[in-house]
Amino acid sequence: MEALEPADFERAARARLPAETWDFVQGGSGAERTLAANRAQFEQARLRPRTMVDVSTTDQRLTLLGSPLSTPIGIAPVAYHQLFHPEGETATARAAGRAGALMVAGIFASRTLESIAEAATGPLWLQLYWLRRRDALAALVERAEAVGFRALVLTVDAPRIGRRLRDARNGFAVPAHIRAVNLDPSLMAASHRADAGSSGIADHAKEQFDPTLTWADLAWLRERSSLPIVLKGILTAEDARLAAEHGVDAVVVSNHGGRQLDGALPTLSALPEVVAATPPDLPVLLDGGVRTGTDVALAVALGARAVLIGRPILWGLAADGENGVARVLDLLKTELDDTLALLGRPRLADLDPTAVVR
Ligand SMILES: Cc1cc2nc3c(=O)[nH]c(=O)nc-3n(C[C@H](O)[C@H](O)[C@H](O)COP(=O)(O)O)c2cc1C
Ligand SMILES: O=C(O)C(=O)c1ccccc1
Repeated sequence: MEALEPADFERAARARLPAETWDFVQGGSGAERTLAANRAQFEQARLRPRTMVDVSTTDQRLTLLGSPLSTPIGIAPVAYHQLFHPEGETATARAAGRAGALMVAGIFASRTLESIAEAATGPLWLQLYWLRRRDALAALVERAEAVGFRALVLTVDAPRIGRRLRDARNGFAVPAHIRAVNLDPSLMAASHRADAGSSGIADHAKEQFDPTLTWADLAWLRERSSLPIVLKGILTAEDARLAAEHGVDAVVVSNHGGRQLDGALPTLSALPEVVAATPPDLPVLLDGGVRTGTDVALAVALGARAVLIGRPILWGLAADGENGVARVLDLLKTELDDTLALLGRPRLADLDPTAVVR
Protein backbone atom coordinates (compact mmCIF):
# COMPACT_ATOMS: atom_id res chain seq x y z
CA MET A 1 0.00 0.00 0.00
CA GLU A 2 1.29 3.44 -0.87
CA ALA A 3 2.26 5.67 2.07
CA LEU A 4 -0.07 8.67 2.37
CA GLU A 5 1.11 10.11 5.67
CA PRO A 6 4.25 9.86 7.83
CA ALA A 7 2.39 7.49 10.19
CA ASP A 8 2.39 4.90 7.40
CA PHE A 9 6.19 4.88 7.66
CA GLU A 10 5.94 4.55 11.43
CA ARG A 11 4.21 1.18 11.02
CA ALA A 12 6.72 0.04 8.40
CA ALA A 13 9.68 1.08 10.56
CA ARG A 14 8.35 -0.68 13.62
CA ALA A 15 8.03 -3.91 11.68
CA ARG A 16 11.65 -3.69 10.52
CA LEU A 17 13.59 -2.49 13.55
CA PRO A 18 14.73 -4.58 16.52
CA ALA A 19 12.45 -3.94 19.53
CA GLU A 20 15.16 -2.18 21.56
CA THR A 21 16.02 0.14 18.66
CA TRP A 22 12.33 0.94 18.30
CA ASP A 23 12.17 1.83 22.02
CA PHE A 24 15.30 3.98 21.68
CA VAL A 25 13.66 5.97 18.86
CA GLN A 26 10.13 6.30 20.19
CA GLY A 27 10.91 6.67 23.86
CA GLY A 28 11.22 9.68 26.11
CA SER A 29 12.52 10.18 29.63
CA GLY A 30 10.78 9.47 32.93
CA ALA A 31 7.04 9.00 32.65
CA GLU A 32 7.17 10.40 29.07
CA ARG A 33 4.93 13.30 30.06
CA THR A 34 6.80 15.85 27.93
CA LEU A 35 6.92 13.43 25.01
CA ALA A 36 3.11 13.20 25.15
CA ALA A 37 2.64 16.92 25.84
CA ASN A 38 4.51 17.92 22.66
CA ARG A 39 1.92 16.05 20.62
CA ALA A 40 -1.05 17.10 22.78
CA GLN A 41 -0.37 20.81 22.16
CA PHE A 42 -0.43 20.33 18.39
CA GLU A 43 -3.52 18.13 18.59
CA GLN A 44 -5.44 20.67 20.68
CA ALA A 45 -4.50 23.75 18.63
CA ARG A 46 -6.98 25.03 16.05
CA LEU A 47 -6.48 27.15 12.94
CA ARG A 48 -8.60 30.14 11.80
CA PRO A 49 -9.07 29.81 8.03
CA ARG A 50 -9.59 32.92 5.90
CA THR A 51 -11.64 32.67 2.71
CA MET A 52 -11.65 34.18 -0.77
CA VAL A 53 -7.91 34.74 -0.89
CA ASP A 54 -6.19 33.94 -4.19
CA VAL A 55 -4.30 30.76 -3.37
CA SER A 56 -3.58 29.71 -6.96
CA THR A 57 0.08 29.68 -6.02
CA THR A 58 1.42 28.76 -2.62
CA ASP A 59 5.03 29.26 -1.59
CA GLN A 60 6.89 27.65 1.31
CA ARG A 61 10.38 28.83 0.37
CA LEU A 62 12.55 30.82 2.76
CA THR A 63 16.12 31.86 3.48
CA LEU A 64 17.62 30.75 6.77
CA LEU A 65 21.01 32.03 7.98
CA GLY A 66 21.77 32.91 4.38
CA SER A 67 20.81 29.53 2.88
CA PRO A 68 17.85 29.28 0.51
CA LEU A 69 15.48 26.43 1.39
CA SER A 70 12.47 24.98 -0.48
CA THR A 71 10.61 24.36 2.77
CA PRO A 72 10.64 25.33 6.44
CA ILE A 73 10.67 21.60 7.27
CA GLY A 74 14.20 20.46 8.22
CA ILE A 75 15.84 17.35 9.65
CA ALA A 76 16.67 17.34 13.37
CA PRO A 77 20.05 16.03 14.53
CA VAL A 78 19.88 12.37 15.51
CA ALA A 79 22.75 10.12 16.50
CA TYR A 80 23.75 7.00 14.53
CA HIS A 81 21.57 6.91 11.39
CA GLN A 82 23.11 3.52 10.58
CA LEU A 83 20.89 2.09 13.34
CA PHE A 84 18.09 2.65 10.82
CA HIS A 85 19.67 1.97 7.45
CA PRO A 86 23.10 0.67 6.36
CA GLU A 87 23.82 3.85 4.39
CA GLY A 88 23.05 6.02 7.40
CA GLU A 89 23.47 9.79 7.15
CA THR A 90 24.48 9.84 3.49
CA ALA A 91 21.04 8.47 2.55
CA THR A 92 19.38 11.10 4.73
CA ALA A 93 21.52 13.86 3.23
CA ARG A 94 20.64 12.85 -0.34
CA ALA A 95 16.93 12.86 0.57
CA ALA A 96 17.26 16.30 2.19
CA GLY A 97 18.86 17.58 -0.99
CA ARG A 98 16.03 16.19 -3.13
CA ALA A 99 13.51 18.02 -0.92
CA GLY A 100 15.49 21.27 -0.73
CA ALA A 101 15.39 20.81 3.05
CA LEU A 102 17.93 21.66 5.74
CA MET A 103 19.73 18.73 7.36
CA VAL A 104 21.29 19.03 10.79
CA ALA A 105 23.79 16.20 11.17
CA GLY A 106 24.62 14.97 14.66
CA ILE A 107 28.01 14.93 16.36
CA PHE A 108 27.33 11.20 16.80
CA ALA A 109 26.77 10.65 13.07
CA SER A 110 27.76 7.17 11.93
CA ARG A 111 29.13 8.44 8.59
CA THR A 112 32.01 10.88 8.20
CA LEU A 113 31.38 14.59 7.84
CA GLU A 114 33.18 14.35 4.51
CA SER A 115 30.87 11.64 3.12
CA ILE A 116 27.78 13.45 4.38
CA ALA A 117 28.94 16.69 2.74
CA GLU A 118 29.63 14.81 -0.50
CA ALA A 119 26.12 13.28 -0.51
CA ALA A 120 24.41 16.57 0.31
CA THR A 121 23.15 18.97 -2.34
CA GLY A 122 21.59 21.40 0.14
CA PRO A 123 22.60 23.16 3.34
CA LEU A 124 24.08 21.15 6.21
CA TRP A 125 24.46 22.22 9.83
CA LEU A 126 26.43 20.26 12.44
CA GLN A 127 25.07 19.61 15.94
CA LEU A 128 27.55 19.55 18.82
CA TYR A 129 27.49 18.37 22.41
CA TRP A 130 29.80 20.16 24.83
CA LEU A 131 32.43 17.44 25.25
CA ARG A 132 34.95 17.35 28.07
CA ARG A 133 37.52 16.70 25.35
CA ARG A 134 37.60 20.27 24.06
CA ASP A 135 40.39 19.32 21.63
CA ALA A 136 38.05 16.82 19.91
CA LEU A 137 35.38 19.49 19.63
CA ALA A 138 37.83 22.01 18.19
CA ALA A 139 39.02 19.52 15.57
CA LEU A 140 35.45 18.69 14.59
CA VAL A 141 34.46 22.33 14.21
CA GLU A 142 37.42 22.96 11.96
CA ARG A 143 36.63 19.94 9.80
CA ALA A 144 32.96 20.87 9.53
CA GLU A 145 33.77 24.33 8.27
CA ALA A 146 36.33 22.95 5.82
CA VAL A 147 33.87 20.52 4.19
CA GLY A 148 31.08 23.10 3.87
CA PHE A 149 28.81 22.82 6.90
CA ARG A 150 27.08 26.18 7.28
CA ALA A 151 26.25 26.45 10.98
CA LEU A 152 27.03 24.87 14.35
CA VAL A 153 24.11 23.78 16.53
CA LEU A 154 25.10 23.47 20.18
CA THR A 155 22.65 21.31 22.10
CA VAL A 156 22.23 22.88 25.53
CA ASP A 157 19.55 20.67 27.12
CA ALA A 158 21.79 17.69 27.73
CA PRO A 159 24.40 18.27 30.47
CA ARG A 160 23.59 14.61 31.12
CA ILE A 161 21.19 12.18 29.45
CA GLY A 162 17.61 12.06 30.75
CA ARG A 163 16.42 8.91 32.53
CA ARG A 164 15.16 6.84 29.64
CA LEU A 165 13.57 3.86 31.28
CA ARG A 166 12.96 1.91 28.10
CA ASP A 167 16.66 2.01 27.24
CA ALA A 168 17.68 1.13 30.80
CA ARG A 169 15.30 -1.84 30.92
CA ASN A 170 16.51 -3.02 27.52
CA GLY A 171 20.16 -2.46 28.42
CA PHE A 172 20.29 -0.63 25.11
CA ALA A 173 23.74 -0.21 23.60
CA VAL A 174 24.79 0.78 20.12
CA PRO A 175 25.94 -2.32 18.17
CA ALA A 176 29.74 -2.48 17.88
CA HIS A 177 29.78 -2.08 14.09
CA ILE A 178 27.94 1.27 14.23
CA ARG A 179 30.30 4.00 15.36
CA ALA A 180 30.45 7.73 15.86
CA VAL A 181 33.16 7.84 13.23
CA ASN A 182 33.83 11.55 13.55
CA LEU A 183 35.12 11.14 17.10
CA ASP A 184 38.13 9.26 18.40
CA PRO A 185 37.24 5.59 19.14
CA SER A 186 38.67 5.96 22.64
CA LEU A 187 35.93 8.52 23.37
CA MET A 188 33.17 6.20 22.28
CA ALA A 189 33.72 2.84 23.98
CA ALA A 190 30.98 3.28 26.60
CA SER A 191 28.20 3.65 23.99
CA HIS A 192 28.74 0.05 22.99
CA ARG A 193 28.08 -1.62 26.34
CA ALA A 194 25.41 -1.07 28.94
CA ASP A 195 25.92 -1.40 32.70
CA ALA A 196 23.10 -2.90 34.76
CA GLY A 197 20.13 -0.54 34.99
CA SER A 198 21.62 1.87 32.50
CA SER A 199 22.07 2.28 28.75
CA GLY A 200 25.24 2.64 26.71
CA ILE A 201 24.09 6.10 25.70
CA ALA A 202 23.67 7.30 29.29
CA ASP A 203 26.99 5.78 30.41
CA HIS A 204 28.80 7.32 27.50
CA ALA A 205 27.31 10.77 28.10
CA LYS A 206 28.31 10.61 31.76
CA GLU A 207 31.91 10.05 30.70
CA GLN A 208 32.09 12.49 27.80
CA PHE A 209 29.60 15.35 28.25
CA ASP A 210 30.88 18.39 30.13
CA PRO A 211 28.15 19.58 32.53
CA THR A 212 30.06 22.76 33.44
CA LEU A 213 28.90 24.50 30.23
CA THR A 214 27.75 28.09 30.87
CA TRP A 215 27.03 31.15 28.72
CA ALA A 216 30.62 32.38 29.06
CA ASP A 217 31.83 29.28 27.18
CA LEU A 218 30.18 30.43 23.94
CA ALA A 219 33.19 32.71 23.43
CA TRP A 220 35.39 29.60 23.07
CA LEU A 221 33.25 28.34 20.20
CA ARG A 222 33.09 31.77 18.55
CA GLU A 223 36.90 31.98 18.59
CA ARG A 224 37.24 28.66 16.82
CA SER A 225 34.79 29.15 13.99
CA SER A 226 33.31 31.83 11.83
CA LEU A 227 30.15 29.73 11.31
CA PRO A 228 26.83 30.93 12.74
CA ILE A 229 26.06 29.43 16.16
CA VAL A 230 22.61 28.03 16.93
CA LEU A 231 21.50 26.96 20.43
CA LYS A 232 19.19 23.95 20.55
CA GLY A 233 17.09 23.34 23.63
CA ILE A 234 15.83 26.80 24.63
CA LEU A 235 12.41 26.78 26.36
CA THR A 236 12.16 30.08 28.26
CA ALA A 237 12.13 33.82 27.63
CA GLU A 238 15.02 34.19 30.09
CA ASP A 239 17.32 31.93 28.08
CA ALA A 240 16.13 33.42 24.80
CA ARG A 241 17.19 36.86 26.03
CA LEU A 242 20.57 35.54 27.16
CA ALA A 243 21.05 33.86 23.80
CA ALA A 244 20.42 37.16 22.02
CA GLU A 245 22.72 39.03 24.41
CA HIS A 246 25.50 36.53 23.71
CA GLY A 247 25.25 37.07 19.98
CA VAL A 248 23.84 33.68 19.09
CA ASP A 249 22.60 33.50 15.46
CA ALA A 250 19.47 31.38 15.99
CA VAL A 251 17.76 29.27 18.65
CA VAL A 252 15.81 26.03 18.49
CA VAL A 253 12.89 25.78 20.89
CA SER A 254 13.25 22.13 21.85
CA ASN A 255 12.87 19.72 24.74
CA HIS A 256 14.85 17.10 22.85
CA GLY A 257 11.69 15.30 21.77
CA GLY A 258 10.74 14.66 25.42
CA ARG A 259 13.98 12.74 26.00
CA GLN A 260 15.61 15.04 28.56
CA LEU A 261 13.74 16.83 31.40
CA ASP A 262 10.48 14.97 31.87
CA GLY A 263 7.82 17.48 32.88
CA ALA A 264 9.40 20.25 30.82
CA LEU A 265 6.86 22.33 28.96
CA PRO A 266 5.84 21.33 25.43
CA THR A 267 7.57 23.23 22.66
CA LEU A 268 4.47 24.78 21.06
CA SER A 269 3.64 26.30 24.49
CA ALA A 270 7.17 27.66 24.93
CA LEU A 271 7.36 29.17 21.45
CA PRO A 272 5.42 32.44 22.01
CA GLU A 273 7.51 33.53 25.01
CA VAL A 274 10.76 32.73 23.24
CA VAL A 275 9.66 34.63 20.14
CA ALA A 276 8.57 37.62 22.25
CA ALA A 277 11.93 37.69 24.04
CA THR A 278 14.13 37.61 20.92
CA PRO A 279 14.81 40.39 18.41
CA PRO A 280 12.83 39.98 15.16
CA ASP A 281 15.99 39.27 13.14
CA LEU A 282 16.99 36.30 15.31
CA PRO A 283 15.47 33.17 13.79
CA VAL A 284 13.59 30.89 16.18
CA LEU A 285 13.16 27.26 15.12
CA LEU A 286 11.07 24.61 16.87
CA ASP A 287 11.16 20.84 17.16
CA GLY A 288 9.25 18.18 19.08
CA GLY A 289 6.08 16.45 17.95
CA VAL A 290 5.80 18.04 14.51
CA ARG A 291 4.05 15.32 12.50
CA THR A 292 1.80 17.00 9.88
CA GLY A 293 1.66 20.03 7.62
CA THR A 294 -0.90 21.50 10.00
CA ASP A 295 1.65 21.26 12.82
CA VAL A 296 4.21 23.09 10.69
CA ALA A 297 1.73 25.87 9.92
CA LEU A 298 0.84 26.21 13.63
CA ALA A 299 4.50 26.57 14.61
CA VAL A 300 5.24 29.08 11.85
CA ALA A 301 2.11 31.08 12.71
CA LEU A 302 3.28 31.33 16.32
CA GLY A 303 6.67 32.65 15.23
CA ALA A 304 8.91 29.74 14.21
CA ARG A 305 10.94 30.44 11.07
CA ALA A 306 11.32 26.71 10.49
CA VAL A 307 10.75 23.37 12.21
CA LEU A 308 12.92 20.31 12.61
CA ILE A 309 11.59 16.77 12.39
CA GLY A 310 13.15 13.94 14.40
CA ARG A 311 11.44 10.58 14.61
CA PRO A 312 9.44 10.63 11.33
CA ILE A 313 12.69 11.01 9.40
CA LEU A 314 13.98 7.85 11.12
CA TRP A 315 10.76 6.02 10.22
CA GLY A 316 11.33 6.88 6.57
CA LEU A 317 15.00 5.91 6.77
CA ALA A 318 14.22 2.56 8.42
CA ALA A 319 11.39 1.77 6.02
CA ASP A 320 13.08 2.61 2.73
CA GLY A 321 16.41 4.44 3.09
CA GLU A 322 16.92 7.57 1.01
CA ASN A 323 13.58 7.10 -0.77
CA GLY A 324 11.73 6.70 2.51
CA VAL A 325 13.16 9.94 3.92
CA ALA A 326 12.48 11.73 0.64
CA ARG A 327 8.87 10.51 0.73
CA VAL A 328 8.34 11.59 4.35
CA LEU A 329 9.64 15.07 3.50
CA ASP A 330 7.56 15.16 0.34
CA LEU A 331 4.38 14.19 2.22
CA LEU A 332 4.97 16.88 4.85
CA LYS A 333 5.66 19.49 2.17
CA THR A 334 2.47 18.54 0.33
CA GLU A 335 0.47 18.72 3.55
CA LEU A 336 1.91 22.15 4.32
CA ASP A 337 1.09 23.31 0.82
CA ASP A 338 -2.54 22.16 1.23
CA THR A 339 -2.72 23.82 4.63
CA LEU A 340 -1.45 27.17 3.30
CA ALA A 341 -4.06 27.10 0.53
CA LEU A 342 -7.02 26.01 2.65
CA LEU A 343 -6.04 28.42 5.42
CA GLY A 344 -6.09 31.34 2.96
CA ARG A 345 -2.45 32.17 3.76
CA PRO A 346 -0.50 31.20 0.65
CA ARG A 347 2.97 32.34 1.75
CA LEU A 348 4.87 31.64 4.98
CA ALA A 349 4.94 35.40 5.62
CA ASP A 350 1.11 35.36 5.70
CA LEU A 351 1.18 33.10 8.75
CA ASP A 352 0.92 35.09 11.97
CA PRO A 353 -0.70 34.49 15.38
CA THR A 354 -4.13 35.51 14.02
CA ALA A 355 -4.08 32.17 12.14
CA VAL A 356 -4.36 30.32 15.46
CA VAL A 357 -7.26 30.25 17.94
CA ARG A 358 -6.01 31.76 21.21
C1 LIG B 1 16.80 8.48 18.34
C2 LIG B 1 17.05 9.92 18.61
C3 LIG B 1 18.35 10.37 18.74
C4 LIG B 1 18.61 11.73 18.96
N1 LIG B 1 19.90 12.16 19.00
C5 LIG B 1 20.14 13.49 19.18
C6 LIG B 1 21.46 13.98 19.17
O1 LIG B 1 22.42 13.22 19.00
N2 LIG B 1 21.64 15.31 19.37
C7 LIG B 1 20.60 16.18 19.56
O2 LIG B 1 20.80 17.38 19.74
N3 LIG B 1 19.33 15.73 19.55
C8 LIG B 1 19.08 14.42 19.36
N4 LIG B 1 17.78 13.98 19.33
C9 LIG B 1 16.68 14.97 19.48
C10 LIG B 1 16.24 15.53 18.12
O3 LIG B 1 17.23 16.36 17.56
C11 LIG B 1 14.96 16.37 18.23
O4 LIG B 1 15.14 17.37 19.21
C12 LIG B 1 13.71 15.56 18.57
O5 LIG B 1 13.77 14.26 18.05
C13 LIG B 1 12.50 16.29 17.99
O6 LIG B 1 11.33 15.69 18.34
P1 LIG B 1 10.49 14.67 17.37
O7 LIG B 1 11.26 13.39 17.33
O8 LIG B 1 9.21 14.55 18.14
O9 LIG B 1 10.31 15.30 16.03
C14 LIG B 1 17.52 12.63 19.10
C15 LIG B 1 16.21 12.17 18.99
C16 LIG B 1 15.96 10.84 18.74
C17 LIG B 1 14.54 10.37 18.60
O1 LIG C 1 20.42 12.92 22.20
C1 LIG C 1 19.77 11.91 22.27
O2 LIG C 1 18.53 11.94 22.39
C2 LIG C 1 20.40 10.64 22.19
O3 LIG C 1 19.67 9.71 22.15
C3 LIG C 1 21.86 10.48 22.17
C4 LIG C 1 22.41 9.53 21.35
C5 LIG C 1 23.78 9.35 21.34
C6 LIG C 1 24.60 10.08 22.15
C7 LIG C 1 24.05 11.03 22.96
C8 LIG C 1 22.69 11.24 22.98
